[in-house]
Amino acid sequence: MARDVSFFDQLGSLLAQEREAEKARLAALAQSLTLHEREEHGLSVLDLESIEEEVGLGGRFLVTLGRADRRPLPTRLHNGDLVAVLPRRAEVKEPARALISRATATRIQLAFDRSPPPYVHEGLLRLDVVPNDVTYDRLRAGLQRIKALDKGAERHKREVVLGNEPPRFDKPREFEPTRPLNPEQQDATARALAAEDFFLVHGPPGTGKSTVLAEVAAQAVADGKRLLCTAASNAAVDHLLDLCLDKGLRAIRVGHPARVAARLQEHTLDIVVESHPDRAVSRDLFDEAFSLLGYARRQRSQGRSRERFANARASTTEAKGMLDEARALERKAVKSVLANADVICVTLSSLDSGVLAGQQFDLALLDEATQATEPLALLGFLRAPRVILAGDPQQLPPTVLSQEAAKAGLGVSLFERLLKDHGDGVKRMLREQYRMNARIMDFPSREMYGGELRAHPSIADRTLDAVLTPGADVDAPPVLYLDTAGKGFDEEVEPTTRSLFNPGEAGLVEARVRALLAAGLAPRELAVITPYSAQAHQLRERIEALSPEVEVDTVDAFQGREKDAIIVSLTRSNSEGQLGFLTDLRRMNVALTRARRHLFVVGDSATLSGHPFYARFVEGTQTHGGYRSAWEWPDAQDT
Ligand SMILES: Nc1ncnc2c1ncn2[C@@H]1O[C@H](COP(=O)(O)OP(=O)(O)OP(=O)(O)O)[C@@H](O)[C@H]1O
Repeated sequence: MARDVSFFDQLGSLLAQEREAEKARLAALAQSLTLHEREEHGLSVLDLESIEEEVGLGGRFLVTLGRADRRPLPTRLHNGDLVAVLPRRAEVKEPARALISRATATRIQLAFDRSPPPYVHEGLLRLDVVPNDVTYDRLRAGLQRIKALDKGAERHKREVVLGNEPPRFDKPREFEPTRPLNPEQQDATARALAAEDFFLVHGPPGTGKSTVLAEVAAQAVADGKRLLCTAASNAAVDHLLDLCLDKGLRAIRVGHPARVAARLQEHTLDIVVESHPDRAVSRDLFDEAFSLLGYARRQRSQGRSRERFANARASTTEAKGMLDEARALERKAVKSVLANADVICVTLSSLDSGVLAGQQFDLALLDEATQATEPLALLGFLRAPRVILAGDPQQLPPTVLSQEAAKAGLGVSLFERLLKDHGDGVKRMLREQYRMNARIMDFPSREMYGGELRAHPSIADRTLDAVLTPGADVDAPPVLYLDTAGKGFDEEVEPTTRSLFNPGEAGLVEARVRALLAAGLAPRELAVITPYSAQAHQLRERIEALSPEVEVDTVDAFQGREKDAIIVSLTRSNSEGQLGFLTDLRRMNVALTRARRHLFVVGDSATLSGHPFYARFVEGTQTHGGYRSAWEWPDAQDT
């Protein structure tokens, strides 16, 4: 499909639509809520005061807030959130803005780019979460940059992205893998290494998409290439960092340490820079500068006198000079740490946050690419001539709030669009999976992957029995469907969120968790997932009491994860056969492909079976001895 550069403007207007949708959602919530309700919904925090002030990396002003009585704070604010900082009771015309740089149970640390206004140090404060325009601005700027690529190789890149010119490939060369790969993985790695523009690795669940990316990284670095590892989420970037470290590569994670998994924090730029000699000198300079600024403030506030003002002015000038010098040293330290790394790992949205300005790479790896919106993924294309995208278009797409923007194209990832524009020749699908018992794999394979998945013999027959207490008496074939039809377990609507829950089903799930744990299943090898956040909430309350180690989450949050046993609570049960977003089969595909040994699905076949996918699922369990009715299910008696 031929496109001209106005395509990037269209994407820009979809982004604007999405930003409006996000603002409207926050505004609607804010309007309908009192200040205290805002606090309950995590939109405000009240009654805070300044406890501590210091200077962080980049000379940012860090102010730690807490409550006078040290009461725990509502914990819903997150690092990286943008907040407006206001006096608790007075109005101000232009409230100061800051980013949350650390949030603990009792304290919130704010990072101000400029010296904060006096009211921040002086009385009770309130924080309001504000929609963060920074990411949108970066995405829009990225689109403009890619649109402007108009010469030679850069123009070619733009035309490839637009689908107007085919991507080029070098001749695949032989390489010695760092670990045994199956033939599809070997081929995917070779083609990724030979790609001169981009290549797509299609990795259905458990097929070794990460294994391929890790191999590409190791081979590319061995070839002297400088590598960018990126993805939309912090968790995915952490995963890439793990893979690189496993291969012995020198990798640095750029991003706020508080957003990085604890075990990986020592690899963050901020922490590594701390031990650089230039940073030690800059720290001393910052300390000195800030004590001088404090001295100047005291001089000014201790009454009017020419001498005091002169002192204050001189100290301020001296402090500013020191701050400049400190920042320059710090930049030098940062540059040297980055230059020493083979691989930089960073989220797509933080790529343009400053430290990496102007940095180019030889190759970029973009993981979970089918979960990134196209404008976000394009930021990766601006940093490297070659990009390898890994993902699975049969799993969940990017999250987009505006239905119209999603329909008009923002809901389609760059991975999917490139595949559509350039055809199957630009991708390799991995088919052998190393996660699921063959029975668990069969249904999603047939429904979503044209029946092409294979279970590696080492895992094809693994069952739950093997990890339970020997002799434990529990009914646990690889796939078990528990049908609640006719039990009257109707779904209900949670009024504030409009999300659904189903108490009857939750009771069955709780009983099942109890039975599996009693049979000796390790709690960390069991997870309960459901499409609906209200049901997840209900289930979490019940199951936390049994064992806090059993994870309970929405299907969306569990993408990319796996456990020996997974319980799926489908929740929907109504006389109209309404299935809502259960009809998005990509969500169901994720739900049905998380279990290694035992998949337990509970739902109402009377509601579900109007949809052919669910009808076939239920029928399949009947054919293979995995169907049970709640009428004869022993655990149902407990509920
Ligand atoms: N060729 C192989 N031989 C043996 N085991 C393999 C091979 N490739 C991958 N595995 C194993 O399969 C498991 C899944 O691999 P990996 O994590 O790379 O999959 P993935 O496709 O990234 O998974 P996800 O669906 O979570 O994205 C890992 O334990 C990995 O070690």
